[in-house]
Amino acid sequence: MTTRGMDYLEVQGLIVDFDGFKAVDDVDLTLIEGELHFLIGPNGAGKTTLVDALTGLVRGGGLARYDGHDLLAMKSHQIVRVGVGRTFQTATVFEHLSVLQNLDIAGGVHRSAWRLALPRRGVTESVEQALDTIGLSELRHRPAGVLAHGQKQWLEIGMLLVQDAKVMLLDEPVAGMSAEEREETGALLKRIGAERTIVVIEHDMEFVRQFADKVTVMHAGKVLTSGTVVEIQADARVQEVYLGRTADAVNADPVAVAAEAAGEEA
Ligand SMILES: Nc1ncnc2c1ncn2[C@@H]1O[C@H](COP(=O)(O)OP(=O)(O)OP(=O)(O)O)[C@@H](O)[C@H]1O
Repeated sequence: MTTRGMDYLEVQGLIVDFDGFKAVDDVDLTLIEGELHFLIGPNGAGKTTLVDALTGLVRGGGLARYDGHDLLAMKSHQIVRVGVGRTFQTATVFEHLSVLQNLDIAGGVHRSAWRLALPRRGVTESVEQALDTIGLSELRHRPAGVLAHGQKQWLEIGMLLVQDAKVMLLDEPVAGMSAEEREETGALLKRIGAERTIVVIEHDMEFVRQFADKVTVMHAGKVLTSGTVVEIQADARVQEVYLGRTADAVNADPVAVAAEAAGEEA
């Protein structure tokens, strides 16, 4: 296990400006190791754009520092190499390659060009460990394309594990999953999150309630509020942004209202 000296990702005054439209507008965030941090907010709040900025997919202004690196000044592949990885709303595994091959390719980010060219013998320890952690050991030789939806998401998380990502930014990992797959994913994130910084963008409020240590609510590019699920539930502004109700209109549970807004059973 490597120690990188710093166990949090600090974001200060982050701005993403699309031709004058600020999709992310002066966001401050401190993301701490060992804390399962959820990012929620209505559609268009800027959640994915924030993650895009932290992973070099869009240009951001301000500061995003991890382990002494200024992520905003780096290219995507450099960001992966310092230990910051992400998943996308749609799984991006290589469908025609096996589970094992997908993991092996992901592990390649830390191999030099000449070592990449050498024939690979056996399965590395990190790949074996990742297979075990994501529960796909038995399916290692299957093409990723035939995996169930949930298993593809787990494979993506496994790819981040073999990349040795210490910061994982996951964009709606349980979308489309069965109740059982959600449970397993939550347990997986708790397991691997103890020694990592994990941020989950999520609309599934039941999942948030069950697994979040900390929740940040975004609205119109800004952080509306941050806290535990209980604290978020006590904040009437959250309810306001989800349904446009006034803060003191009803003494309702904002997280339940958010679930309702997302079309779920609260
Ligand atoms: N490349 C782009 N150019 C211009 N506007 C963009 C671009 N990407 C995103 N946006 C806009 O930025 C805003 C934030 O989008 P973003 O996808 O980050 O929201 P989100 O909170 O992730 O929403 P959702 O929950 O629907 O995924 C939206 O208004 C979106 O239309």
